[in-house]
Amino acid sequence: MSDAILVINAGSSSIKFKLYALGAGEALDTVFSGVLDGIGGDARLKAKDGDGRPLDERSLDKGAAADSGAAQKIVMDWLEDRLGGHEMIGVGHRVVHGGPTFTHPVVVDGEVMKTLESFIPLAPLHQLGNLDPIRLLMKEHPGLPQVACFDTAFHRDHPELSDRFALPRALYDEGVRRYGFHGLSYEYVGGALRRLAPEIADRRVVIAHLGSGASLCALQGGRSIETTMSFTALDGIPMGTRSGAVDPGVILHLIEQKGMTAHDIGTMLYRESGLLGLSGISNDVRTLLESDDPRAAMALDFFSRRVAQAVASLAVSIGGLDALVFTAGIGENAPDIRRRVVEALAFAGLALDAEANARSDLHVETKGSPVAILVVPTDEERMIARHTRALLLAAGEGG
Ligand SMILES: Nc1ncnc2c1ncn2[C@@H]1O[C@H](COP(=O)(O)OP(=O)(O)O)[C@@H](O)[C@H]1O
Ligand SMILES: CC(=O)OP(=O)(O)O
Ligand SMILES: [Mg+2]
Repeated sequence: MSDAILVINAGSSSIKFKLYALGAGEALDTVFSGVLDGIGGDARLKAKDGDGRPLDERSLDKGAAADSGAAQKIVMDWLEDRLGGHEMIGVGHRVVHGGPTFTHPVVVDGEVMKTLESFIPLAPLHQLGNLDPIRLLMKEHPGLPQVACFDTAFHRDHPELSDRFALPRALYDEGVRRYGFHGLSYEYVGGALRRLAPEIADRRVVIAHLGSGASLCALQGGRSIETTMSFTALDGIPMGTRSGAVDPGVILHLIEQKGMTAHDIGTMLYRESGLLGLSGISNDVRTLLESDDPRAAMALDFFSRRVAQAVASLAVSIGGLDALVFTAGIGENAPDIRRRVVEALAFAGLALDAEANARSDLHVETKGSPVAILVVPTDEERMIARHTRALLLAAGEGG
């Protein structure tokens, strides 16, 4: 029986899962991976083995995955049938918000769980869904160690300049800070650069994580210096359905002049804004790229300009730029968005090789570009598995 780690990345509309067998040394071999998406709507479950061969693919009956609780049950039942033959050493979870408390992954117990629950209002789209599977597994497999890996942890040693808002000092002490997110992705991609492009890994790098949630991070020496998301995963650039930064005066206006409630405004900012709000068509970049509606083109131009502005602004925090790295669903798969972003940065000499960009090569810059431009696929699940193994093995050795 091989030792194995299960990783769960549970979000608002999908649950991703992956089983890794612990190989020799640092090796983590994927046994299978899967996703249940479309929770609350037309839900589908898809799974493949470690070589990418399909294991299962089905649409779920209408209403079978009506909410995340029902979806988790389906995933857990699917997993129970397939975990035999593996000695589970633990389960690693992505937990979006670790607040000011958690600067590293942690083994979850009742106390930790209580603290993590107190962060639910700070990540309404994510945290509840992240914690539910932990609670379920605690009940059904009480002896199985579970490790929470945080999106915020990678940013926790930010210098004060990157960690504060220009608000009264007391709020900072109460926890109103620029936490930052997508840290597991930045940590993975930063680590991958050491292998793929060691000459730039420690230099001045901006990583653009452009997925359904999107943010950018400035790194130096492989460490996070500043990032566009802050207290919540709403700040920074616009996303699929999230607004990104807006003038706080707009929020006051909506409350004072239009009588909107906090709940209504939250729904608007998290679920009805971003590419969906701008275009009135879709939150999905694929749909917008295919559309000939001028509102779709406008939404993509807006998005690309904000990404380029964020690159320029983050370059200030690290004193220049040696490499720009694209990652996540849009960053890895949408050459046309990369083109628009880089064209907006042409003033600084950045230039793409059109063919390399169309192929999504590792290096997509022209020979003369003073800044390297790369496409590096992210892997949050593998990062979680690495942390989980390191923490559980250290705990085992420590007694
Ligand atoms: N081939 C593609 N072309 C353009 N955009 C794509 C492509 N594939 C995925 N995307 C975009 O990536 C987004 C999802 O990114 P992803 O990193 O998978 O998000 P998450 O893991 O947070 O759900 C989709 O909403 C879609 O807009
Ligand atoms: C923090 C965040 O925005 O995550 P995601 O991109 O998975 O929505
Ligand atoms: Mg994501």
